[in-house]
Amino acid sequence: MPRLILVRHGQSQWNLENRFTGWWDVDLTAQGEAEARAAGALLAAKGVLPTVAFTSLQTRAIKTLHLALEAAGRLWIPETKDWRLNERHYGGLTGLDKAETAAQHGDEQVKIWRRSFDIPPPVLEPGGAFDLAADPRYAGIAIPSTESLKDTIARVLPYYESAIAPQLAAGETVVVAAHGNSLRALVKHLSGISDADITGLEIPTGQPIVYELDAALNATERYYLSER
Ligand SMILES: O=C(O)[C@H](O)COP(=O)(O)O
Repeated sequence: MPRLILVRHGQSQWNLENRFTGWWDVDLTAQGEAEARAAGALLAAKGVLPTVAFTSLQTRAIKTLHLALEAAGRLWIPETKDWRLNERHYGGLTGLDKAETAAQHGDEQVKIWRRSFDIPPPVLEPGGAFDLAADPRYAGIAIPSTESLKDTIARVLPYYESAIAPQLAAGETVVVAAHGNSLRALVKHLSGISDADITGLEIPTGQPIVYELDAALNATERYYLSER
């Protein structure tokens, strides 16, 4: 039966610095690299070996995938990168310190920006330090100016259905290395979690989550591989 492995990237430099990141392309820390290697070693140890891989256009997810696949002896499998698996765009909060923003706007407001289902953060004004319009990886893509989780789901799920689900239906063991909120979108869909309850689901860095799926790609089980 098909298996889907979800891995959030290892600790990034801005996870460490507690800054809103979104689409900004920060690298892994040494700890993040170690988490990615450990995720791959766990896949190998448990014999859960991916045959097809998907990731975002962001360095922290791509490197996590590569370090994990290397540790699992699977660097050779086919891999697809797509912007639809990017982190939720953090709009005008990009680059700000999460604690300083909470001190300025209040914990409640920051919680709404971070975890509400459909209220997006303020937009990123064009032309600033975090404007990605000139980034060649996004040529031809309508880069969002901000995204709620609902907006993120609206681009992750069609991509899952059109690109990832067919691989699963063909019997592949698929690994998706992505981000807290793009993975939250997939977990919400696969586990049938409500709009209200998804806000309470946190996805840790570098911990493979395995979905066992039936032939119709309905989830029969979801578990952290470290707990098996
Ligand atoms: O984009 C970010 O800052 C993080 O990757 C996820 O942030 P969050 O926990 O605030 O959703």
